[in-house]
Amino acid sequence: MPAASPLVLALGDPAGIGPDVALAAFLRRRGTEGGAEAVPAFIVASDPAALAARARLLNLDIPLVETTPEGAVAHFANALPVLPAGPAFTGRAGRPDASSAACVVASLEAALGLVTTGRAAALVTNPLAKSVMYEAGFPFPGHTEWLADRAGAPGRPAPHPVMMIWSDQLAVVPATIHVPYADVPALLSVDLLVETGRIVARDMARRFGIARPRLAFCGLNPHAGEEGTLGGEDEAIVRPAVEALKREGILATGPLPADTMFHPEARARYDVAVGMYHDQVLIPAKTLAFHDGVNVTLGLPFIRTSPDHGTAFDIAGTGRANPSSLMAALRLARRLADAEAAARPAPAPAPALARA
Ligand SMILES: NC(=O)C1=CN([C@@H]2O[C@H](COP(=O)(O)OP(=O)(O)OC[C@H]3O[C@@H](n4cnc5c(N)ncnc54)[C@H](O)[C@@H]3O)[C@@H](O)[C@H]2O)C=CC1
Ligand SMILES: NCC(=O)COP(=O)(O)O
Repeated sequence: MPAASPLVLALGDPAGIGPDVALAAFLRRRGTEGGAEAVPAFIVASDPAALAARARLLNLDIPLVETTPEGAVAHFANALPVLPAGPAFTGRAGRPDASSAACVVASLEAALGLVTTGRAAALVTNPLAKSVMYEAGFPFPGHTEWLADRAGAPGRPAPHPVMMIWSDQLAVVPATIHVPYADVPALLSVDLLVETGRIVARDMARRFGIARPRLAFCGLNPHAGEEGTLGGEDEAIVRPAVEALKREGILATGPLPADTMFHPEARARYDVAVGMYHDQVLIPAKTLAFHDGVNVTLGLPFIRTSPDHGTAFDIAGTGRANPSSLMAALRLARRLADAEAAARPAPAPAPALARA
């Protein structure tokens, strides 16, 4: 892939803050006098009229250019590149509506097509509203599971996707993702935790350059089960999974009491905290770094990042949406894509022409 391939941004729910933060990130692409980093070149897969309408609503004078990914990098200095995708958005900013789902899916399909064919260096997705998608019949819990399903090769099982919320302060992985809390104990198994740990260890080494990442596994129960007296899952599931990972040479510890794992001294002892359920680890991650946190999907054959916030319908179209998390997602996607390109073996030299 040429170094100049842009990132592709799927717009997310066009009634949410996806358009706001995409426009704001573009405006900040050159960085600020305060020294904030510039934003790497990206192309937005979207109904162009939806973006133009949001720019008008926000009183932003931003030129948009309909182009291909091959033309995007050259345009990015002067105009926001847009890859036209999907039906016209007929809804309104801040009004969740099932009709947005078709726009979301069309944008995602177009963006995924670019990244799987190497025309974009990495995929960045703006948030969708899960309830809106479910109402429209979307059969996946979220992007993470949709992307894994679409990444499967014909006749082969889909890859196991692992959600990681990453920031400079803390990286966390929930072993179970978008499932009701009541279902969590039955979903936990040694196999699930071992598979999750292997993917995290492999992708932290391969993509993030941490050769031997330290994984800290949270217990499920208070005090990690207090020697089995406050619930049996920690000794029956988490501990054997940690021991199995250690036998494979992975630096795993746990089960650790989750309530004492996130203070600064505890965080210094690991690279990734693996939680048993979504809120156990997303609460500390978003509390520490809501505006700089990035959602990264591990386990996929391509790079996907996303801001860590949701659609924020309450502030869509008001100018109050902070683009920092999207900017962090774009910067991380670029960093991971560049690292992958640098690690790729150089093409073999062309054979010398035989002399006549
Ligand atoms: N990657 C994705 O597609 C994600 C989607 N969601 C979806 O988003 C919808 C809304 O979820 P909520 O739990 O309300 O979380 P949310 O992140 O959308 O909003 C929570 C609060 O934070 C504020 N906020 C969020 N992002 C902000 C930003 N960039 N700048 C300033 N303030 C911001 C909102 O105004 C709101 O008060 C749900 O339907 C959920 O499914 C949530 C998280 C990730
Ligand atoms: N809470 C994180 C979240 O909802 C992101 O989900 P996904 O759409 O990236 O799978």
